[in-house]
Amino acid sequence: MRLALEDVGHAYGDASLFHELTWTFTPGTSYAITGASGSGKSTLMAIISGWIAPAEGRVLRDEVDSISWVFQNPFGVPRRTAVDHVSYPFVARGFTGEEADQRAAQLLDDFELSHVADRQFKHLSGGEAQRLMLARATAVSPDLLLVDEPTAQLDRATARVVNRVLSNVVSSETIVIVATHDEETRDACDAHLDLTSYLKGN
Ligand SMILES: Nc1ncnc2c1ncn2[C@@H]1O[C@H](COP(=O)(O)OP(=O)(O)OP(=O)(O)O)[C@@H](O)[C@H]1O
Repeated sequence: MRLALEDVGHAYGDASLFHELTWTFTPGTSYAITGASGSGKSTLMAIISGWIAPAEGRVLRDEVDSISWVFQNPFGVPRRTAVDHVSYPFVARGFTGEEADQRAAQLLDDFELSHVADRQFKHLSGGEAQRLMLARATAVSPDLLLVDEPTAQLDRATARVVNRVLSNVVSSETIVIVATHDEETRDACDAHLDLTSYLKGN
Protein backbone atom coordinates (compact mmCIF):
# COMPACT_ATOMS: atom_id res chain seq x y z
CA MET A 1 0.00 0.00 0.00
CA ARG A 2 1.23 3.50 -0.78
CA LEU A 3 -0.20 6.84 0.26
CA ALA A 4 1.71 10.04 -0.37
CA LEU A 5 1.21 13.73 -1.09
CA GLU A 6 3.37 15.42 -3.72
CA ASP A 7 3.50 19.21 -3.65
CA VAL A 8 -0.15 19.36 -2.68
CA GLY A 9 -1.82 22.73 -2.25
CA HIS A 10 -5.38 23.90 -2.03
CA ALA A 11 -7.43 27.10 -2.21
CA TYR A 12 -11.12 27.92 -2.32
CA GLY A 13 -11.38 30.73 -4.86
CA ASP A 14 -8.76 33.31 -3.88
CA ALA A 15 -8.48 31.99 -0.32
CA SER A 16 -5.30 29.96 -0.26
CA LEU A 17 -4.99 27.34 2.49
CA PHE A 18 -1.77 25.29 2.37
CA HIS A 19 0.75 24.64 -0.40
CA GLU A 20 3.86 22.59 -1.30
CA LEU A 21 2.86 19.79 1.02
CA THR A 22 4.87 16.64 0.39
CA TRP A 23 4.40 13.76 2.79
CA THR A 24 4.48 9.96 2.85
CA PHE A 25 2.12 8.01 5.10
CA THR A 26 3.29 4.60 6.32
CA PRO A 27 1.00 1.70 7.36
CA GLY A 28 1.08 0.97 11.08
CA THR A 29 1.51 4.65 11.92
CA SER A 30 -0.86 7.30 13.27
CA TYR A 31 -0.55 10.92 12.14
CA ALA A 32 -1.96 14.02 13.81
CA ILE A 33 -2.84 16.88 11.47
CA THR A 34 -2.85 20.16 13.38
CA GLY A 35 -3.24 23.83 12.51
CA ALA A 36 -5.42 26.78 13.45
CA SER A 37 -9.15 26.66 12.93
CA GLY A 38 -9.76 27.23 9.22
CA SER A 39 -6.22 26.23 8.20
CA GLY A 40 -7.60 23.36 6.14
CA LYS A 41 -7.35 20.20 8.25
CA SER A 42 -10.73 18.84 7.13
CA THR A 43 -10.00 19.89 3.56
CA LEU A 44 -6.69 17.99 3.63
CA MET A 45 -8.44 14.87 4.97
CA ALA A 46 -10.97 15.15 2.12
CA ILE A 47 -8.09 15.45 -0.37
CA ILE A 48 -6.27 12.45 1.13
CA SER A 49 -9.44 10.35 0.92
CA GLY A 50 -10.10 11.38 -2.68
CA TRP A 51 -13.34 13.23 -1.91
CA ILE A 52 -11.94 16.38 -3.43
CA ALA A 53 -9.11 16.93 -5.87
CA PRO A 54 -6.25 19.21 -4.76
CA ALA A 55 -5.87 22.50 -6.63
CA GLU A 56 -2.12 21.79 -6.89
CA GLY A 57 0.05 18.69 -6.79
CA ARG A 58 -1.14 15.12 -6.57
CA VAL A 59 -2.05 12.33 -4.19
CA LEU A 60 -0.44 8.93 -4.79
CA ARG A 61 -2.83 6.27 -3.58
CA ASP A 62 -1.87 2.65 -4.42
CA GLU A 63 -3.75 -0.29 -2.95
CA VAL A 64 -5.66 1.91 -0.55
CA ASP A 65 -8.81 -0.11 -1.08
CA SER A 66 -10.87 0.64 1.99
CA ILE A 67 -11.27 3.96 3.78
CA SER A 68 -13.22 4.60 7.00
CA TRP A 69 -14.10 7.88 8.71
CA VAL A 70 -14.80 8.65 12.34
CA PHE A 71 -16.43 12.07 12.65
CA GLN A 72 -16.54 14.41 15.62
CA ASN A 73 -20.24 13.69 16.13
CA PRO A 74 -20.48 9.95 16.73
CA PHE A 75 -23.29 8.34 14.81
CA GLY A 76 -24.45 4.83 15.47
CA VAL A 77 -27.73 2.95 15.26
CA PRO A 78 -29.76 4.31 18.21
CA ARG A 79 -31.40 1.04 19.35
CA ARG A 80 -28.50 -1.26 18.51
CA THR A 81 -26.29 -2.34 21.41
CA ALA A 82 -22.64 -1.35 21.69
CA VAL A 83 -21.44 -4.92 21.18
CA ASP A 84 -23.51 -5.32 18.01
CA HIS A 85 -21.84 -2.22 16.54
CA VAL A 86 -18.47 -3.98 16.73
CA SER A 87 -19.48 -7.60 16.06
CA TYR A 88 -21.33 -6.87 12.76
CA PRO A 89 -18.18 -5.67 10.95
CA PHE A 90 -16.46 -8.96 11.84
CA VAL A 91 -19.44 -10.95 10.51
CA ALA A 92 -19.31 -8.82 7.34
CA ARG A 93 -15.62 -9.73 7.01
CA GLY A 94 -16.52 -13.44 7.09
CA PHE A 95 -15.94 -14.44 10.71
CA THR A 96 -18.41 -16.89 12.27
CA GLY A 97 -20.86 -15.51 14.81
CA GLU A 98 -18.88 -17.01 17.67
CA GLU A 99 -15.55 -15.60 16.46
CA ALA A 100 -17.16 -12.22 15.83
CA ASP A 101 -18.53 -12.15 19.38
CA GLN A 102 -15.13 -13.05 20.85
CA ARG A 103 -13.33 -10.39 18.84
CA ALA A 104 -16.01 -7.82 19.61
CA ALA A 105 -15.69 -8.53 23.35
CA GLN A 106 -11.91 -8.08 23.12
CA LEU A 107 -12.28 -4.80 21.24
CA LEU A 108 -14.78 -3.45 23.78
CA ASP A 109 -12.26 -4.31 26.46
CA ASP A 110 -9.44 -2.54 24.55
CA PHE A 111 -11.58 0.59 24.27
CA GLU A 112 -12.73 0.49 27.91
CA LEU A 113 -16.32 -0.27 26.93
CA SER A 114 -16.97 -3.74 28.40
CA HIS A 115 -19.30 -2.28 31.01
CA VAL A 116 -21.65 -0.88 28.34
CA ALA A 117 -21.54 -3.85 25.93
CA ASP A 118 -25.30 -4.48 26.14
CA ARG A 119 -26.35 -0.85 26.31
CA GLN A 120 -28.16 0.68 23.33
CA PHE A 121 -26.18 3.29 21.40
CA LYS A 122 -28.67 6.03 22.26
CA HIS A 123 -27.91 5.55 25.96
CA LEU A 124 -24.11 5.88 25.69
CA SER A 125 -22.32 9.00 26.91
CA GLY A 126 -20.47 11.16 24.37
CA GLY A 127 -17.10 9.66 25.31
CA GLU A 128 -18.41 6.11 25.20
CA ALA A 129 -20.05 6.72 21.82
CA GLN A 130 -16.83 8.21 20.43
CA ARG A 131 -14.77 5.25 21.69
CA LEU A 132 -17.34 2.89 20.16
CA MET A 133 -16.90 4.60 16.78
CA LEU A 134 -13.13 4.06 17.05
CA ALA A 135 -13.67 0.43 18.07
CA ARG A 136 -16.05 -0.11 15.15
CA ALA A 137 -13.56 1.43 12.73
CA THR A 138 -10.94 -0.98 14.08
CA ALA A 139 -13.31 -3.92 13.53
CA VAL A 140 -13.78 -2.84 9.92
CA SER A 141 -9.96 -2.87 9.56
CA PRO A 142 -9.67 -0.30 6.75
CA ASP A 143 -6.45 0.47 4.89
CA LEU A 144 -6.93 4.13 5.77
CA LEU A 145 -8.76 5.50 8.80
CA LEU A 146 -9.53 9.22 8.93
CA VAL A 147 -10.57 10.60 12.31
CA ASP A 148 -11.89 14.18 12.44
CA GLU A 149 -11.58 15.97 15.81
CA PRO A 150 -12.38 12.95 18.00
CA THR A 151 -12.33 14.93 21.25
CA ALA A 152 -13.90 18.20 20.09
CA GLN A 153 -17.26 17.57 21.77
CA LEU A 154 -15.87 16.08 24.99
CA ASP A 155 -14.86 17.43 28.37
CA ARG A 156 -11.19 17.11 29.37
CA ALA A 157 -11.54 13.96 31.45
CA THR A 158 -13.60 12.16 28.79
CA ALA A 159 -11.24 13.33 26.05
CA ARG A 160 -8.37 11.84 28.01
CA VAL A 161 -9.94 8.36 27.89
CA VAL A 162 -10.44 8.68 24.12
CA ASN A 163 -6.80 9.76 23.71
CA ARG A 164 -5.66 6.85 25.86
CA VAL A 165 -7.33 4.27 23.60
CA LEU A 166 -6.50 6.00 20.31
CA SER A 167 -3.35 3.94 19.80
CA ASN A 168 -5.52 0.80 19.77
CA VAL A 169 -6.85 1.68 16.30
CA VAL A 170 -3.39 1.38 14.77
CA SER A 171 -2.70 -2.05 13.31
CA SER A 172 0.26 -2.87 11.12
CA GLU A 173 -1.93 -2.66 8.00
CA THR A 174 -3.70 0.62 8.71
CA ILE A 175 -2.72 4.25 8.21
CA VAL A 176 -4.50 6.42 10.79
CA ILE A 177 -4.83 10.17 10.25
CA VAL A 178 -6.38 12.34 12.94
CA ALA A 179 -7.30 16.02 12.51
CA THR A 180 -7.15 17.67 15.91
CA HIS A 181 -6.80 20.84 17.99
CA ASP A 182 -6.15 18.78 21.08
CA GLU A 183 -2.49 18.65 22.14
CA GLU A 184 -3.04 15.40 24.01
CA THR A 185 -4.56 13.80 20.90
CA ARG A 186 -1.57 15.05 18.91
CA ASP A 187 0.81 13.53 21.45
CA ALA A 188 -1.10 10.22 21.36
CA CYS A 189 -0.23 9.91 17.64
CA ASP A 190 3.10 8.63 16.30
CA ALA A 191 3.79 11.55 13.97
CA HIS A 192 2.70 15.14 13.50
CA LEU A 193 1.86 17.09 10.34
CA ASP A 194 1.52 20.77 11.27
CA LEU A 195 -0.32 22.68 8.52
CA THR A 196 1.09 25.95 9.90
CA SER A 197 4.36 25.03 8.17
CA TYR A 198 2.64 24.91 4.79
CA LEU A 199 0.79 28.23 4.78
CA LYS A 200 1.43 30.43 1.73
CA GLY A 201 4.27 32.78 2.59
CA ASN A 202 6.12 30.16 4.64
N1 LIG B 1 -16.43 24.01 -0.08
C1 LIG B 1 -15.88 25.13 0.39
N2 LIG B 1 -15.97 26.28 -0.31
C2 LIG B 1 -15.38 27.42 0.13
N3 LIG B 1 -14.69 27.52 1.28
C3 LIG B 1 -14.57 26.39 2.02
C4 LIG B 1 -15.16 25.16 1.63
N4 LIG B 1 -14.88 24.22 2.57
C5 LIG B 1 -14.14 24.86 3.51
N5 LIG B 1 -13.97 26.16 3.18
C6 LIG B 1 -13.20 27.16 3.95
O1 LIG B 1 -11.84 26.75 3.92
C7 LIG B 1 -11.21 26.99 5.18
C8 LIG B 1 -10.65 25.68 5.72
O2 LIG B 1 -11.71 24.83 6.13
P1 LIG B 1 -11.45 23.45 6.88
O3 LIG B 1 -12.78 22.98 7.36
O4 LIG B 1 -10.69 22.56 5.96
O5 LIG B 1 -10.51 23.92 8.07
P2 LIG B 1 -10.17 23.21 9.46
O6 LIG B 1 -8.73 23.46 9.70
O7 LIG B 1 -10.61 21.78 9.40
O8 LIG B 1 -11.07 24.05 10.44
P3 LIG B 1 -11.64 23.68 11.91
O9 LIG B 1 -10.45 23.40 12.77
O10 LIG B 1 -12.35 24.95 12.31
O11 LIG B 1 -12.57 22.51 11.74
C9 LIG B 1 -12.28 27.64 6.05
O12 LIG B 1 -12.11 29.03 6.02
C10 LIG B 1 -13.59 27.22 5.40
O13 LIG B 1 -14.60 28.18 5.63
